Amino acid sequence: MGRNKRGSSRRGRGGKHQNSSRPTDAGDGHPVVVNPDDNRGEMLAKEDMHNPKFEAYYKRQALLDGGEEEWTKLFEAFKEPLPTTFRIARTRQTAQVLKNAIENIYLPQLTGIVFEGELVDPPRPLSWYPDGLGWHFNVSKQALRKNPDLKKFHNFLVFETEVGNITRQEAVSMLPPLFLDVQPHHKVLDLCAAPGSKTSQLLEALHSSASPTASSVPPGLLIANDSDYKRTHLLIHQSARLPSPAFMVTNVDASIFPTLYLPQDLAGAALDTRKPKAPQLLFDRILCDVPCSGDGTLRKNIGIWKWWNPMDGNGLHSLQVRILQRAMRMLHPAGRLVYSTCSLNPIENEAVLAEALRTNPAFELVDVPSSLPELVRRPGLKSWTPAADRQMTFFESWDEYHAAHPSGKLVRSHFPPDAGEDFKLERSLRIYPHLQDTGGFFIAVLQRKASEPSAAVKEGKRPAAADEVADAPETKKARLESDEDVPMSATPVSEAPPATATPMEQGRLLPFARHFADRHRLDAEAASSSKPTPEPTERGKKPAGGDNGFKEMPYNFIPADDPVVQGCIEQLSLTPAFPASNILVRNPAGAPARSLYLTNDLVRAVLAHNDFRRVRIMTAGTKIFTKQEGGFGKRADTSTDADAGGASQFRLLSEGLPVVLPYIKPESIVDADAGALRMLVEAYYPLLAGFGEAFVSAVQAKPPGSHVARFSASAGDGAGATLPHDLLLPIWKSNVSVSLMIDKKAKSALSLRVFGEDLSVAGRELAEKQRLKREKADAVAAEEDAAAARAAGGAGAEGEAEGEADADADAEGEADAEGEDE
Ligand SMILES: C[S@@+](CC[C@H](N)C(=O)[O-])C[C@H]1O[C@@H](n2cnc3c(N)ncnc32)[C@H](O)[C@@H]1O
Repeated sequence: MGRNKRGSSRRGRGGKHQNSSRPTDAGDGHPVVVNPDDNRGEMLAKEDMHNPKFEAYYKRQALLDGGEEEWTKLFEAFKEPLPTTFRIARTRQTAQVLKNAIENIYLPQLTGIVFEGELVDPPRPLSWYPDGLGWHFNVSKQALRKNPDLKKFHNFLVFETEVGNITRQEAVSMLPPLFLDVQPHHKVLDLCAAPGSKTSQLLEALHSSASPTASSVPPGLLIANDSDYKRTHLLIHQSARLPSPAFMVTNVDASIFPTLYLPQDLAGAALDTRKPKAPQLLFDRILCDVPCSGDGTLRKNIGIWKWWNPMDGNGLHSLQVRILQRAMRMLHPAGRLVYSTCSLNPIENEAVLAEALRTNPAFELVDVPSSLPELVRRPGLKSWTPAADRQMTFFESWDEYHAAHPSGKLVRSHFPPDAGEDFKLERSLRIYPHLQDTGGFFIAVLQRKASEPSAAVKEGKRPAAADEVADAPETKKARLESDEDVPMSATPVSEAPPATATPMEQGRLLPFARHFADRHRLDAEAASSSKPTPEPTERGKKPAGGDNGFKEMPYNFIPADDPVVQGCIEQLSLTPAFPASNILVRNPAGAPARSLYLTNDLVRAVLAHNDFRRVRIMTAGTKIFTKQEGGFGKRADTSTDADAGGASQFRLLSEGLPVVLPYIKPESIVDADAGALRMLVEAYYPLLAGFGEAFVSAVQAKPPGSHVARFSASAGDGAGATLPHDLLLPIWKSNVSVSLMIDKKAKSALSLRVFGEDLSVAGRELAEKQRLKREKADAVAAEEDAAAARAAGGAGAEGEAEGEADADADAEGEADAEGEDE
C-alpha cells in the first residue's frame, strides 16, 4: 500500500490506533486535515483489532477467491488507518490552477522528504479519478508538525477547503457520483444525503458547464434529502460552498418520499401521462446511499471491531429495500440509479438488489466494466448465507430457516435468489480495503430495461411506521442520530463516547426512537397528502413551506417588478435576461426585508406546483442579495445607507456573484489591478484617495453601493501578486472608501493564493497574537530556567537552559498553530 511511517506515527505515542465508537459515513464533510481521527475517541491496540465473528461471517460469505493469503491481506488492511484523500472541485475556475499548483509547486517540494529516517510519501493522484482531480495524501501528524514544506502544503489544503475549492472525502465515497454521470440538465435526487459529501460532488457535476461567461444557472435540479432533521443542516453547510439556484434540501423518510409534480412544459417526456395537467416529476439520476451497518468504515471507526454482529445488517435490510423501491418509482424511463453502502454485508447489498429487481422486473443492473477502468473492483456475490442470530447460526435457505423459525425475524429476501432467478448481481461492484488502500464499499448501477420502458413498479409492503421503526436495530438508529460527521469548523466538540460503547450503552436510543417514530408518522401523512397545487406562490398566495407547522420560514416569490428587485437590477446593470421572476424571500409577509434568493425555473416550478405543508423544505435556491445593514454609517468615513440611496442598500453577496455575473453588463464592471486588490485585502475600509488614479476614476464614475470589480491577471505582477486568471469580486462603494465584500476566511485564502501570505487584517492579527504568545512563553521559560540556573549556581548551566527554553517555546508555538488549523 505504499505507506510511510504509519506503523509508528499514525498510532501515536502509545502505539495505538485512535477510535471513534460509531460508524460514520464513508463520505464526510470535514475540512482537509491530515489524520482527522487522531484527536477523537479512545485508543485500540492493533492486536485488539480482531473480531472472530466478523472474520467467520465474511469467510462464510466467500467474499474473496484468493485463498488464505488474500483473507490475511483484507483483515490486515482493515487494521490500518485510512489515508487522507481529497478532490478538487471540477466546476471552479481554480481547478486547473490548483491542480497545477499541487503538481508543479508542491509536489517537487514534497518529494524526497525524509522524516525519522523514512521517506515520506508525496501526494499522489488517485489513478481512477477523472482528470487527475482526486488525490491521496498520507502523512503522519508528527511529520506534518516538524516539516515546514509538509506544513505549508497542509495549510494550503485547509485554506482551499474553507473556500470550497477542495473537499476532503474518502476515496470510495467519491465513486457513486462518478457512476451517476450527472449532466447540467438532469433532475437529480439524493435520497439519503447527509452529511453531504456526495451531494456536493453531484452539485458540482450539475454546474459542470458553469463559467463566468456561460450561464451559471444549470437548467437541472438537485434535491438532497435526509430523514434526520439535524443532519440536513450539515447538507446545507456542505452545499453552501457551491451556491446553486438549482438546489433544494428536504427532510423526509426516503422510503415514502412524496410524488412531486411539475407543470407540463417543464416535465419533459414524463412517464406518467395519465395526469396531463400535472405530470409527475421523474428524476434522471437518483442516488440511494442508504443507511447501513457501515462495517466497510472499520479503518476509521474501529469501535466496530468490538461490537460488530450480523444482526445490524439483518435489521437494516427491509428499510434499504423500501428506499430502493421508492427510488425506482421516481426514476425517469431513461434514468440511472445508483445504490451504495459502506458495508460489506451481502444482506445490505446484493440481497437488497435482488428483492428490488424481483419486485420490479422492468429494471436491470448495468454492467460498468469500462467506467473508471483503473478502479480495482470485485464482482457482486451471487449467493450468501444469512446468520439468524448474534451467535451466528447460519441457514442455507429460506425454507430451512422458515421451518426452524416460522415466526422468525428474517424474511425471504434476506436469502439468496432461487436457482431459477438471475439478477446478474455480479454486475455490482465490491471494493475491499486491500485492493487500493481505501475503505470497503458497495455500488450498483440500475436502469430500466430498454425493452420495458414503462413497466409499472411494484413496491414492497409499505412501512408500518412507528412500531416497526421503534424496533429497528441499534445501528440504524445510531447512524441516524450520529453527528460524527459534523464539520469540525461548524460544531462544538462534545465528549466522545467510550470506544466500546454500543449505541444502546450511549443511552441515546429511546428519545431518538420516539422522535423517529413521530417523524415517520408525519412523513407517512405527508406522502399521502402530497398533491399538485396549480397556483404559483407569488406574494399573497399560499407559500411553499408556509402554514405547515414547521419552524422553517415559507418561500414566497416576489414580483419581478418589485422596486427592490428593480433597484438591484439597476445598481448592478443586469441585462434583461436576468430571471427576475425567480426571486424569492423567506418570510410570511413575502416582503423583501432582508435577503433575496434566486432559483432556476425548475426549482420555482417544484416549489409552486406542490403542496409542501407536510414535507419540510430546508432550503431552496441560493441567496444572492442581502440588505447592507447600517454598519457603514458608524465608520470613520461617515457614509450612511442614506448616502447610498434606497436601492443600493441591498448588496450582491460573494456567493451570489457566480450566479449573477453572466447577467452583469461587462462595461459596468470596475477594472482594477493587483495593487488595488492588495489595498482591499490589507484594510477593511481603505480610503478611495489611496488607490491608483485609474481605479479611483473608475470607482468615482459609479453610484455608491454594490459593484463588481475585475482584477486583471495581465496587470497582476505589480504588487507582488500571482494572478493566474482575472478575479471578479464584489465591492462596496461608499462616499470616501471602497471595501471588498468577502468574508474573513475567503480573504485569507485569497491573500495566500495571490500574495503568498495572509495580508488581511484578521491574518495579521492572528500572526501578532501568535507572536505575542510565543514571546510570553519564551519569557516565562527563560525566567524559570534562569531561576533554576541561579539555584544551581553555575554560569554554564544558564546558557544551556536558554537553549532548552527556546526549544520548548518552539514546540508550544507549533501546537498552537495546529490548534488553530483544526
Ligand atoms: C450513509 S449515510 C449518507 C451519506 C451521504 N450520502 C454522504 O455522502 O455524505 C445515510 C444517511 O441516511 C439517512 N437516513 C437514514 N434513514 C433514512 C430514511 N429512511 N430516509 C432518508 N434518509 C435516511 C441518515 O440520516 C444518514 O444521513
